[in-house]
Amino acid sequence: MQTVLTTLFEQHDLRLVALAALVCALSAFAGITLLNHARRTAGAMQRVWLAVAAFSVGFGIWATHFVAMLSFNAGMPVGYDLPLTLVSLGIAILIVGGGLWFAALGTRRSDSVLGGAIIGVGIASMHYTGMASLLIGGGIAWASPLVAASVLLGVAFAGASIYFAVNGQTLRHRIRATILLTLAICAMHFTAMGAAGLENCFPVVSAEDQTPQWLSIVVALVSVMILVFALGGSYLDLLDRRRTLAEGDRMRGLADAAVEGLLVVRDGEIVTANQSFLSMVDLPQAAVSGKQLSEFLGSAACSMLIERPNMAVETDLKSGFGVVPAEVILRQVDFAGQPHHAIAIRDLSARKQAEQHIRFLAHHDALTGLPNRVSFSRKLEDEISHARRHEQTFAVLCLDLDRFKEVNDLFGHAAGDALLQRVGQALLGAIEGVGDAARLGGDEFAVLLGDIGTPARAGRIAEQILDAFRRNNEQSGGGALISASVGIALFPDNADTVEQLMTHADTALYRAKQDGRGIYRFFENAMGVEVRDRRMLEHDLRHAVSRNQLRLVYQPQVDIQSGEVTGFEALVRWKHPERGEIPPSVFVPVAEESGLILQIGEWVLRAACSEAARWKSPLSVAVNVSAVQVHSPTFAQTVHEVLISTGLSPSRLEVEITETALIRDMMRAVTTLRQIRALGVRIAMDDFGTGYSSLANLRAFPFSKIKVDQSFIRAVDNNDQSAAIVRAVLGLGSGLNVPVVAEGVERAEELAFLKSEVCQTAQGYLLSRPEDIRTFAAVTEGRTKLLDSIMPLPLQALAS
Ligand SMILES: Nc1nc2c(ncn2[C@@H]2O[C@@H]3COP(=O)(O)O[C@H]4[C@@H](O)[C@H](n5cnc6c(=O)[nH]c(N)nc65)O[C@@H]4COP(=O)(O)O[C@H]3[C@H]2O)c(=O)[nH]1
Repeated sequence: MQTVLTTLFEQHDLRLVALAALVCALSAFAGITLLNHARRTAGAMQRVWLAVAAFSVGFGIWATHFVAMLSFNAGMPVGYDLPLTLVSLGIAILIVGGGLWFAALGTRRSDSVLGGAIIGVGIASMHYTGMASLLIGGGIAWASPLVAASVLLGVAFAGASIYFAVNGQTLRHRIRATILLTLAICAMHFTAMGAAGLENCFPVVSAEDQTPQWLSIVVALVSVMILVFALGGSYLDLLDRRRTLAEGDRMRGLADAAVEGLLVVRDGEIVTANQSFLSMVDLPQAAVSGKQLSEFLGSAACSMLIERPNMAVETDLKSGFGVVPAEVILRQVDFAGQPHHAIAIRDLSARKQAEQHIRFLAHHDALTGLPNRVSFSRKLEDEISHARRHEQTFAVLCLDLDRFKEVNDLFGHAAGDALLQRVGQALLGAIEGVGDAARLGGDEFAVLLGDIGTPARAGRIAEQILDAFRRNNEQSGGGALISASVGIALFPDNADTVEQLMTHADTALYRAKQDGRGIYRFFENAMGVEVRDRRMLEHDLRHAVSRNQLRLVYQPQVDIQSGEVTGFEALVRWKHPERGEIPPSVFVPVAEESGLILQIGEWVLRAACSEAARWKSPLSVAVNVSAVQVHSPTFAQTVHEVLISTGLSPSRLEVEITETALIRDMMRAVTTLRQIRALGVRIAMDDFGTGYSSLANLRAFPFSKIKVDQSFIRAVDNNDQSAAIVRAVLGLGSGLNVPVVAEGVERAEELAFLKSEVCQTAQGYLLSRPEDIRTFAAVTEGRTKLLDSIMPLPLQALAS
């Protein structure tokens, strides 16, 4: 060290040393800047910029060496061997170029150090080749330790310099790298000069030739060239920075616009994050940058991401809000010229919630939240295996709300939905701890009662459920109509499969409904037969029209005061080939449920009209029309077409509808009725008084006739309540100027009462049963108007 300092301060012109250092620093700065620029380019351009950087540093080392040599006082005149001097320049450029190339293209951090070390070797090689070009006599005595130290210093400082140059982008990094490269060149040079012993040397050139003119000129030119390189490098750097800034802004804008969270990570450490990620974790950028990725995603997920780049990994993201389910994907990217990991994070909360909801909906009923039919069947399957293993008895209850359809029609779907929800709650409350409930669809519910022990227990629980509904009705002020029928099937007594248990419970439910509603029934084998019967009936009914099994009978309607027949009501009859006569009260509901009523109803209408059209006497004919027909959009058209094709005057046709036809969809029904009325057809309200809102219905549509239901006529002469109702209806009829017909008159006393109350028309077994129209030929052919000419008995009653 002493020797080096002594050589430096005593044998050198320090002003020229400073100049050498300046030239050196400029070339180092230019080289580092150009190296960085080359790293941001690729292909041929990268090679061009690396060559320019190699020239800059190579010339810089060379010029520094020779300016420093000019400042050196060797104590004798020295000259330079031109070819060897040029070789030293070539060596500097080539080896430095190699080092820069290695550092620029290397992917590991150590590559930059190694590249720098190669440059250090280049500096030393240039120096010792340059020293070999000295024209002096004798041999330079080299102090080996100092020679080694000079090489080591060059290699170490250059290695450190290139490490900082490559692994940092800030100006500070570049200045640090420039200083270190300058130090590498200067320290190497002056240590090597300290190692050179010139004691045994003697001059071989004259004093006039010792400072060659050409060397000064070349050094000056090289310095200018380096200055140009440095300025050019700085300019390029400025351009790079502007572009990087603009690109950075653009990228940040893009990244912030992304819905997904985006992170740039290096060696497991977060470099930057976009706005979406910051919102996800509820942290500011400053609190995220510099943090380990594993703090947010956990170590296991981080390792998995590294192992499986480009593949989505589902994990939990720890955030300020707690744990967020997330899908994460990692990609290798080049960020600011460095290999980094880009990590995209998608918040799966909404998707998970939706999936959960879908899973819930797949197994539950959306309205009541109860399990649906699918999950009930599954539960039933499990229960069957369980009960088999443990030899237990369990029960399946099927529930159906009574008159739910009417509630829905009368009060609207929202009220229907609210009712179903209340039923669900009441049901859950009633079976809490003893069973599982489900909604099978519509107004059908089911309950599974596991291990009931004895069937009687299932009956008690069914009673509890019905009780709960009754209580619920009382609490809601009687406005609601929750009453249900319950059917019960038992495992293993009644069935041992899911399908059979459900079918049997449903059959028992059907029986409960038939037996009066609001009650429960256990399945009995005979019930199964009934259901099969009903299905057979429906099947046979399909062919009834085409096989001519239907016919019409006619029941006369008689003017009570005059005894004259005013018209006939047509009533359908079905003669089953095996079962014989089947009453309409049995097959009409089956036809309505299956939709067959449309076909049957049209047949009835056509048959009645063509029959009436043949009568000489212009009597009216009344035809019953079902609610299903009234709601058919083509019904009015059918009536029109039948009237035209049969030639019956519309004024002779009377259509009888019950209140249920109005309830389901009042608007549509009224529209159809208006169209029919517009044809000139009369419309009668049948079974008046049996519905929920007979009066309201009267207001909704101007009926041509009111038919008081036979339940009020029954014993009207000795039942005060019936008498009051019939009087009221008659009063209503006369007030509205609408004629009233009394149906089901069976006894002479009933007829006498009606006559005394001035009821216009009567119909009933007392006057005549529904018969084949030929029975009434004398009337229809106009030979008589009076029924007593054919049936003498009733007229006695009229006369009384
Ligand atoms: N106990 C008793 N009953 C009497 C008396 N007088 C008449 N009846 C019966 O009462 C029913 C009157 O018809 P509805 O009220 O329209 O009630 C009808 C009607 O709703 C329906 N129906 C009958 N024919 C048709 C049809 O062609 N189309 C449609 N849609 N329904 C029909 O079937 C129901 C029953 O019809 P039917 O069995 O023919 O029963 C008929 C008739 O035979 C009486 O003095 N005492």
